[in-house]
Amino acid sequence: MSGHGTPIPMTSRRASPLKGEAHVPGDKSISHRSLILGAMAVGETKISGLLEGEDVLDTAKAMQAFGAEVVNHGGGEWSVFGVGVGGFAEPENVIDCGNSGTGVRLIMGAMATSPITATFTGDASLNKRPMARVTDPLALFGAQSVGREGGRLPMIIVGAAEPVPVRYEVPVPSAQVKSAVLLAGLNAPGQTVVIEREATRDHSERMLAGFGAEITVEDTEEGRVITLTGQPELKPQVIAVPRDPSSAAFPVCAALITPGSDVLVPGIGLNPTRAGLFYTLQDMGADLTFENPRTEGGEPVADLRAKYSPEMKGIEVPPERAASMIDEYPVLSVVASFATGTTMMAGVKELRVKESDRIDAMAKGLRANGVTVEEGEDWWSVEGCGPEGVKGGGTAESFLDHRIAMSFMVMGMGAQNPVSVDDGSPIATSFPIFERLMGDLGAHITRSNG
Ligand SMILES: O=C(O)C1=C[C@@H](OP(=O)(O)O)[C@@H](O)[C@H](O)C1
Ligand SMILES: C=C(OP(=O)(O)O)C(=O)O
Repeated sequence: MSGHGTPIPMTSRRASPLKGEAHVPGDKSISHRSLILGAMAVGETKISGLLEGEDVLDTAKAMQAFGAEVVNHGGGEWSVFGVGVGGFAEPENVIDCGNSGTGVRLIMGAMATSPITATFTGDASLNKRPMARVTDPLALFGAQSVGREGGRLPMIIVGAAEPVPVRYEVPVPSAQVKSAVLLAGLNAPGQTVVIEREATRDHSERMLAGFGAEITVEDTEEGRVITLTGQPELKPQVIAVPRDPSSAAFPVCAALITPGSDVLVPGIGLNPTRAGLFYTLQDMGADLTFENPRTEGGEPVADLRAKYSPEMKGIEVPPERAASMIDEYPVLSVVASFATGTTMMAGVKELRVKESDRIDAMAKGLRANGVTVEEGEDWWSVEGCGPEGVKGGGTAESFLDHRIAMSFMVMGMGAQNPVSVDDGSPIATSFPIFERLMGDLGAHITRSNG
């Protein structure tokens, strides 16, 4: 759980050329889902390459609180002994999901159609985030919820004793909402249908099929229509978690803005619902290539090679690409500062309800480091300073948001002057080896301010 400890100020100074291989940890979205679906299967699910970041560890603890046995064998190898769909026990204590929106929203969905009650809380960041987007559809199944004003945590969910299946069109582009409804649908008799207008990450659909659920996905005029048949017996799986494209974004972007760099980031999951950043960087003129493309565990995977790219140009990022790179806008805005011309990022209202208001947090930090940013409710733009033109020298607030902290550490690697963040502790939620991994490539990150 971040945000409960002492803040860790961090500073990143102009890096030596970044060279070598960056083995980033397992995918966060797939790690959460492996634990939750493992807990809902009957028998032992074996997971390798699990992300051992705080967000996922909180989900592992939660699954134990709901009655599954979760065993850490060491070295990223885990087992989950599941209790079956509908088999969750009532937790004896409050479920603390720390900093994790994915954790809390998916777990609420997974328990909402069982006759048990659970209380959820999180850190200061998570307790500000909107939960009605999940509790509204869960109410249609028959679950009840009471939370703080505005649908905020802490919150009690009383699961439906006699759940009914639902048909639900997701009103915001959110894989967490879609997944919460699908997980709730698992224990409702009959067919639950979820419709999404804009495609979001589809790990839940792929993994539900892998665990043996009856699930179909159709592209129609209404959007993507996902139909799940409730009350299956989920079969335990052997899961190799691919490496996280959202974590790969940091060494990749760092290499693009640091003179002389050439970095290989092997084995990155390139599910098309996740890979938008890499196509955007290529559109900007980045020297970024996909080597050795292959399929691993049902997901497309490749090795990413990123080299220093002083020729990058600002672009208009296609708004329809937003969902496939939603967590990558903070670090994209850093790269945009090193490009020539303006980068426009529109259709990104969801950035305002992440671990922080990411438009506001990045705009403040970029301005403190000499970059011009304009913003509106659902868009922002960054004025590029050119490859050698970013001043740096400022301190950014990270607002309990790992992606904000890591983005400014990347900025310091290419800027004229060091860049600091007030608190790098949230980095441990998703990328606990970030400092060591970047240091091994040639970055100079220190735990001090200025
Ligand atoms: O389903 C998931 O694993 C996630 C979905 C996205 O959130 P939203 O569903 O709020 O868009 C993303 O930002 C988050 O990091 C992980
Ligand atoms: C938005 C994120 O995570 P979550 O919603 O799970 O807190 C993220 O990791 O960038």
